[in-house]
Amino acid sequence: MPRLAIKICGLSTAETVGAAVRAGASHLGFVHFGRSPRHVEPEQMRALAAAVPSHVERVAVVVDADDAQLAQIVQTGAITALQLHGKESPERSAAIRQRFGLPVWKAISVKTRSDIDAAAAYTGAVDRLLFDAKTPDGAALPGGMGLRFDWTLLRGAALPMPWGLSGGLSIDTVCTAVATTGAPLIDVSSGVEDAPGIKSVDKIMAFCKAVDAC
Ligand SMILES: O=C(O)c1ccccc1NCC(=O)[C@H](O)[C@H](O)COP(=O)(O)O
Repeated sequence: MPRLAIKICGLSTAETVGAAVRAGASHLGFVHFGRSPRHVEPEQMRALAAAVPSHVERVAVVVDADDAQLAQIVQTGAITALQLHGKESPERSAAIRQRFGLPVWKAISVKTRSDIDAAAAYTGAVDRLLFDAKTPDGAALPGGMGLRFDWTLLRGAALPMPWGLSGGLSIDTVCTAVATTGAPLIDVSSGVEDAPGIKSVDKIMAFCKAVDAC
């Protein structure tokens, strides 16, 4: 069976970027959102990504970013995809993809089955859907809060494009999540941290090892 794709999200140090690469992550995520404890500036991301082998994808995570912010990020030359984690419409997502010429992922906040069904509106507008738990109204962040949704909601869903699963995954839960959903890509942040924004080398290693053993 092919290895699952693993995205370690919210990296901000050279040490943990190196650990994710050594552990076999296929994707690294860099969050550009001032309110996040994982926020990195474009230049910081560029420096972190410089040592990453080219076969490992670098994904910039943004929240309702305007074109000026996106240009700053894309102009670093450091990333291979943009992950839209706000309320970007299909039209705005398609415009970003067209303007910046990079694959675009759309995070879909899930609480009910209708959230998953509504993702079909992004067909043709983006390249990948990332199903994540809906954070509570008024929450500080739209992602990266270690919350999970009911994975059985994805059972039998006809998904129109490549996709991934995120939200509250951890070393202990990831295999159940994969078995329940059949996710081809998994994304983790809080589950490999010691505290919000503080990634753990040991947990990154253990998470990737656990995925290989699923
Ligand atoms: O991680 C953040 O701080 C963040 C802030 C704003 C928007 C998105 C953010 N994270 C996006 C991710 O891709 C996370 O990996 C995903 O939400 C899962 O997080 P977790 O439940 O903590 O594993």
